[in-house]
Amino acid sequence: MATKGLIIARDLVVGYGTDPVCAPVSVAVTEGTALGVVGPNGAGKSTVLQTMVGLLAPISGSVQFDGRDVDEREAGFRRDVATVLDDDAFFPSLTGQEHLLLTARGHGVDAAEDVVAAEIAEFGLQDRADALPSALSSGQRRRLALAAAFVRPARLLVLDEPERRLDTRMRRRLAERLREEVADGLTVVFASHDPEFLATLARRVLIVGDDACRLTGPAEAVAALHEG
Ligand SMILES: Nc1ncnc2c1ncn2[C@@H]1O[C@H](COP(=O)(O)OP(=O)(O)OP(=O)(O)O)[C@@H](O)[C@H]1O
Repeated sequence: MATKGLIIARDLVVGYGTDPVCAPVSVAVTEGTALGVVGPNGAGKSTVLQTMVGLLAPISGSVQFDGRDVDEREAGFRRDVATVLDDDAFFPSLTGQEHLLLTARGHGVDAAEDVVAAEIAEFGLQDRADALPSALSSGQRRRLALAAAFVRPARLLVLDEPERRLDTRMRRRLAERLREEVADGLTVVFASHDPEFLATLARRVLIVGDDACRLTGPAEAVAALHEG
């Protein structure tokens, strides 16, 4: 059983109502490491991530962040944990740039304008920074959602299929960027269907299944993804 880590799930049963969507999860994610989460469509990856960040209540078991039960309404938890689970979670009347500035300033970032400008460039949004989210392509919205996670400080970043709708170049860049952030101490938990993303970033991988959720190394998980 997992005992040490920034975020720890213990015998965590996740699902909707009283119906579990997968086998129980026990995992501890050490600070400054990345955990990949894999499994076929509908296996329960998103449900596990949402439960780990307190958006869904566990059916049973527990999740602790930094030694305390997860409560996403707590200011400290919201300050320390950034998520990119759903890229439609934008203020509809704010431009991309305004959304990023609000996020950065809300988190007390110094020189917010410079930080936002750097992430707009990093995510290739210079030409569309003044557009409303509804006027962006789905890939641009995805980039904006990811940029929002980087304009603010965080100890834990939770990403649901970060590679989704990104072109190959941006996908590789993002995986490398995340790897650098992890080397600098960030903890990352991410679900993915992309073997390259997984191999670049994950030190350990949780394979989500009906009969068991088990931990493995990235090589075995990548082989499993290639087998489909
Ligand atoms: N709001 C909900 N209410 C009831 N069941 C749901 C709800 N959301 C998802 N499910 C079901 O829970 C199961 C797990 O879904 P989940 O989205 O966690 O899978 P996933 O592993 O992330 O899949 P994918 O790879 O397709 O994104 C699926 O059978 C799905 O249909």
